Amino acid sequence: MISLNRTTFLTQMGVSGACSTPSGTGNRRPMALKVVSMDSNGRAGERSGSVLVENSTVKEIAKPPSPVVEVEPKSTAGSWAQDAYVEDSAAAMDEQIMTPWSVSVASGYNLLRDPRHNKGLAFTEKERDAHYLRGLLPPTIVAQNLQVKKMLHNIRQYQVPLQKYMAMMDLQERNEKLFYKLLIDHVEELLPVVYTPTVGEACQKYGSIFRQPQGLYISLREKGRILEVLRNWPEKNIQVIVVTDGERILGLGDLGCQGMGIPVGKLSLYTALGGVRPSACLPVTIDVGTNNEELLNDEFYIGLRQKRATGQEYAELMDEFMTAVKQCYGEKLLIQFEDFANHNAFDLLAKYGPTHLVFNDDIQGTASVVLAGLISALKVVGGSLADHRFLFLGAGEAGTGIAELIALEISKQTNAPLEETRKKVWLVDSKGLIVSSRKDTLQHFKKPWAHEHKPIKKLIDAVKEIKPTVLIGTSGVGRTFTKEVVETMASINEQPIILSLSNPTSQSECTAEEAYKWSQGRAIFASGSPFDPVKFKGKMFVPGQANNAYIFPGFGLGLIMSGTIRVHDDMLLAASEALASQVSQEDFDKGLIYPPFTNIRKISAHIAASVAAKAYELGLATRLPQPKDLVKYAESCMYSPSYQNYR
Ligand SMILES: NC(=O)C1=CN([C@@H]2O[C@H](COP(=O)(O)OP(=O)(O)OC[C@H]3O[C@@H](n4cnc5c(N)ncnc54)[C@H](OP(=O)(O)O)[C@@H]3O)[C@@H](O)[C@H]2O)C=CC1
Ligand SMILES: CC(=O)C(=O)O
Ligand SMILES: [Mg+2]
Repeated sequence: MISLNRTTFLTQMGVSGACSTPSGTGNRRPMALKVVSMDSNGRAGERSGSVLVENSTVKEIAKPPSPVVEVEPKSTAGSWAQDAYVEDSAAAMDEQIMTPWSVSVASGYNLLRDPRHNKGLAFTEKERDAHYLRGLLPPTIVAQNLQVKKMLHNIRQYQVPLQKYMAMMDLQERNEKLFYKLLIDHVEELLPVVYTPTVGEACQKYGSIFRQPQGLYISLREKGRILEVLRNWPEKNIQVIVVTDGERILGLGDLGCQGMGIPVGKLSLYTALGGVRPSACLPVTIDVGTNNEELLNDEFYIGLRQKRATGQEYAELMDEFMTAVKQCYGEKLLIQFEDFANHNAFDLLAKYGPTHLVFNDDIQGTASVVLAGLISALKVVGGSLADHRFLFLGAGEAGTGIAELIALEISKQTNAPLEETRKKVWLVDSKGLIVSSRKDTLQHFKKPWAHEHKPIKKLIDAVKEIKPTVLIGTSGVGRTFTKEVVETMASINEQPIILSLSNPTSQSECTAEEAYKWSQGRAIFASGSPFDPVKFKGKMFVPGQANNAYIFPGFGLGLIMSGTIRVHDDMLLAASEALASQVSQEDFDKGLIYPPFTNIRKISAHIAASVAAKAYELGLATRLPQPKDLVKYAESCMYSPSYQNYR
């Protein structure tokens, strides 16, 4: 059995990075690296990755390498996903002892400073001896659950949400498993801390609170060198990238480089909610400048101090990035676009959809989550989707993305052409109702929604005219669903469906309290950012959270675990159905149209399974053979935040 220092091993192998490059490779050639680690019984587990080897002959370092845990069913193609998950998967946890690999075997002071392997006071006596920790820790040994209890207690002491956010980020940088255990075990309480609404404020103040880089910053200065920059990231087996250029951060506008909080937050949800390993997640911010004068004049601003690059300069940087990440991490890398302004978002999705595994969360993830909410709301109000009329305030990424998926679903259900089913959906933008007389001046993504109608300027007039059964806010502008708007909705419908999707809370089109009060408790309401339950006329109403966080973690897991190479609209529909199927009668009784986040990992496993099943059906999955039970397989793939024992 071998016990080797990984640094030495890599040096001997001549490995300088994980990316293959078209230029300057000399005698290098891409090859598969097997890093072998042993479990307590001396069995070897292996991880695969694509690395560069210069002038070297590859030696097998252990054979035969039998996997630590067998994940059923065994696959040949696409087995990298299985390998990558195996070490942290729940199934691997029982009684398994592993070596805490870092660049070298982490020990002593460095082990305590390594967030991936640090356990703080949870190190056992044996581990303290074996890993040179004696004296570096006080004598007490604390179980992980007690550590969770203590951290939660500490976080609850903070009154200011941003302080809670910073405490969570500190924990993530100190003890990754504890961070995820805490987040998973208390997801309802902590989601608003690491995600919307607090992440919005964190982005606004990111320069002031910046402590440690949590992702990759790729600015115009790195143009021509993006592949090199990617090599600086310590992890090599990346499976999902969330990337933003910071131009439309939630409903807060252009926050430039400080938008990094969004990819960081979204990826912590990939792990906590979807079970994707943290080391497989890479947050990226593309910095092409900002048009936010306040930030440009802020001495703590962390980005390039220039106006946004546009046109060819922007396109070339994005293209270099997209080419480099695929070259580095392969065809099955999932790239999630997040919070791009709509003048880039639609084009990027259209441009890279055919060549990359790309997904725009604001357009597609939001569409899928809202369709799920509507499917379950129909169980309360009755009728089919085709029986309803939909009116949106906001005709950007979220609005038109949702509109299109609703029209697609109606088209599938009724066999009516999409051009016809789109007529059930109306949108209002900052200039008023989108109608045919405006067609020549509309952005391309609005044109399909320019129906025949006289021009209408105000939302309230559009509500009175269109008489929608469903009103959806995707404007990014707070308090635009006025008392008159909600009352009119309630006068038209026995149970109006009102979704205020804009984030963060300050931008919500109306509050939960306003929706229930102004509709006399008849509205079916959900919002993008969470609201507390509301007591109205002696009855308790629990508002749901219509947020793409329900979809993207499970959706991404489904793509990754099946080795899917392209996203298809039918996968979004499958995800919506899967999410809607998880709403129980108990949830409906509380007025909810989404299941609680407490069960999110189970929900994500169902979404992942449905997405993967659709991918297999469409011939887009490469992990063969298809696992028999996809839900079980999804669960077995999920990262576990429980500590492992160290030899
Ligand atoms: N809950 C969730 O899961 C999600 C929520 N969102 C939220 O949705 C909001 C919008 O996001 P997104 O669609 O990407 O943004 P976009 O910028 O793409 O679209 C915003 C739309 O709102 C319109 N608008 C702006 N001001 C007004 C106004 N006063 N009256 C009427 N319409 C107005 C804009 O009009 P015009 O085109 O004329 O400029 C535009 O059509 C954000 O707050 C975001 O946080 C987004 C994704 C997911
Ligand atoms: C939730 C989300 O993706 C947004 O508000 O942009
Ligand atoms: Mg977003």
